[in-house]
Amino acid sequence: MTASHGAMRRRAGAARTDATEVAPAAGFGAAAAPSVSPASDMPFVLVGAGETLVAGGALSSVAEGPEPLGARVRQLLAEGEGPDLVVGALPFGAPAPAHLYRPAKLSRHPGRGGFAAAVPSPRRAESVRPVRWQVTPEPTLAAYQAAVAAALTRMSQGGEGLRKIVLSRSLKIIADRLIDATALLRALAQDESVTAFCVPLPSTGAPRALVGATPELLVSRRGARVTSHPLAGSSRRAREAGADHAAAQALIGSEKDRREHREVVAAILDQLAPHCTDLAVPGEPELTSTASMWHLGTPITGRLRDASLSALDLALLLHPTPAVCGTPRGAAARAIAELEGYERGFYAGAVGWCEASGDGDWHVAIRCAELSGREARLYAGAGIVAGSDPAAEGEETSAKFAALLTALGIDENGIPVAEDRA
Ligand SMILES: C=C(O[C@H]1C=CC=C(C(=O)O)[C@@H]1O)C(=O)O
Repeated sequence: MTASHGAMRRRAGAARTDATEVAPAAGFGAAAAPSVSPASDMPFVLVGAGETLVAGGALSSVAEGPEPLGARVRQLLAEGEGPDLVVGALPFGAPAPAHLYRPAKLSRHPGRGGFAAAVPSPRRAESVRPVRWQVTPEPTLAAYQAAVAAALTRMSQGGEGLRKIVLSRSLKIIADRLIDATALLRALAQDESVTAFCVPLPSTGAPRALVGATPELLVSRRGARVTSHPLAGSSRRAREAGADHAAAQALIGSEKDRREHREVVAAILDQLAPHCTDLAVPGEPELTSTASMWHLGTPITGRLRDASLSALDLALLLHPTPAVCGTPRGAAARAIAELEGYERGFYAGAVGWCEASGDGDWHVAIRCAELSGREARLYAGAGIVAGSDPAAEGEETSAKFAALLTALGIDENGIPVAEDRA
């Protein structure tokens, strides 16, 4: 690689200067795995139903520039050496730049079974696990509920035609020891209904990584076949079977949740229709579940008219869907910026990969945390439509935090939870 490769630039902060110098990430195939894997040592990992993808090191990042992101990625993949794909994350929205790079090493393993081989257990993890945790809601639950009420007022006033606004809140977590990114990823990957992910993030300070377990597929492309599996409409699962069944039935029968869900399906169909033939979508949403949540989901399939549209092009077309933003998109994004009062960064963006062939997978970056040393920032959001109740939406975000908190071994107050609950 030379300076003449206009589309390439070294990954920010990467001390490595050439592909041959990129060592296997510590804790991932290295002979002596450390007891704790800080965010800095993590490769890009996706553990999904179809396969486990592990991409270590970074050869070159997609350059910033005036050309569309898809074109810059194509240029990067046409030049130089290395695996024929980019991996990384798309932010929720501007002004944050996308974080896409060509890894130095790639291994793919069928199903989730490859996870153990690709990502060995850190040794002595138990002995170094944090014991004290401080959890601070930012904003407070009360402030979040007030923001939901304000969103409802905006929608009822009919301004900008707003029909849906997805509002999130965050938890700031500080542990007394380094938070082990490998252990967190491993715990999250145990839920077979989600795609667990770890994306090392660029940083000018302490190393950072986005770690999560998303149930939502933004878009996947294999040849001409396109699939998407939007989710919207949620309910906390119950431990007792009868109550769990009742929660699911209440969700599928909820007019408010079906309306919230329809906004997402309609937006995705609108975006895909000009680019696809054979678009197929069930008339009714389906119940889908993770270990902790029920959701309404709709599988959508189609065939690409134009084979030059890559999985990344499709992700950029669809993102942000009303599952994380709202409708109309522009007005909802403005309302979110005003009512949430913080930058989402990569939360509610997308994580995934795209090959030079155009095939790839992009997952909605929800149920995730940004890790950095002893700190984590968790995010959870809920779709607000007419008829939403601020207290219920606050409880829904608590339910959505449960996946990450349980994997960390704590509750929303930072109290360690018993092993059988963790
Ligand atoms: C925005 C989130 O969830 C989205 C995905 C599924 C269901 C959702 C809901 O019911 O509100 C959200 O649209 C999140 O988990 O932070």
